[in-house]
Amino acid sequence: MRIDIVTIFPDFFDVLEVSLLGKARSSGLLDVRVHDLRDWTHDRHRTVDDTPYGGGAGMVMKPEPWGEALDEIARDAASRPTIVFPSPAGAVFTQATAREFSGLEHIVFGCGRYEGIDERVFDYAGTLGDVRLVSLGDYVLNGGEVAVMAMVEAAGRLIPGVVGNPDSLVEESHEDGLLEYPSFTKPSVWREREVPPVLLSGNHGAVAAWRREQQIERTRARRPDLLSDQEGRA
Ligand SMILES: Nc1ccc2ncsc2c1
Repeated sequence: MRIDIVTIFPDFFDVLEVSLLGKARSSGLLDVRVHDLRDWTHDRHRTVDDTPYGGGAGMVMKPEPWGEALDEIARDAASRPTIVFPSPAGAVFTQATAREFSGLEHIVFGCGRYEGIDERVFDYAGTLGDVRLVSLGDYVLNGGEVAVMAMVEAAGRLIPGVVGNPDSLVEESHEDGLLEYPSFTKPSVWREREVPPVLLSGNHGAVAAWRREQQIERTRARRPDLLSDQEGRA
């Protein structure tokens, strides 16, 4: 998978050089290219924003640098990319979205700042790729960079070969529509707290049943909305 990230804070993504995603990049599983939007400005101050038409507080990102950046990236692409803009006004990113993204050939992430990007950029981007406005949840950040980092990690770790043991991806929260069961390791007693005896029983059937019940109990308590989704599928 190729990932292009367009941002006015390219250094923000230096962290993608380390840990699992760093290894995936050096092994060629992941090709991540970070671009400074200001490289597509032509004035002395490398201006990327201006005041909003219609008035209002804050600044809006100018369309021209975005148009030139997306043109250059799309021109260099081997296939029609998916172009993702994090936005509080977007569709919610879920584990299903992460799995969908992990199967794509090429994703271009556009990180907005200020009050957002001139709306015409999303329309123009549609001539170059499949555009998706995506939200991490019902809260607002100062820009798209944190959201892109989360999405790159969530999707990148699902690419075959990135995580050492693919079995560890199966029993995770949200993979089966429920929250994951609790995990324990040695010692069997820690500060007077015991590991649930069923986990020490060696009875794999009983362990599986207990874990499933824990998933349902936790989901009912913390995310009843997920349970109704499950019932809706029943
Ligand atoms: N451009 C921008 C600004 C705020 C924000 N919050 C969540 S995603 C996002 C994207």
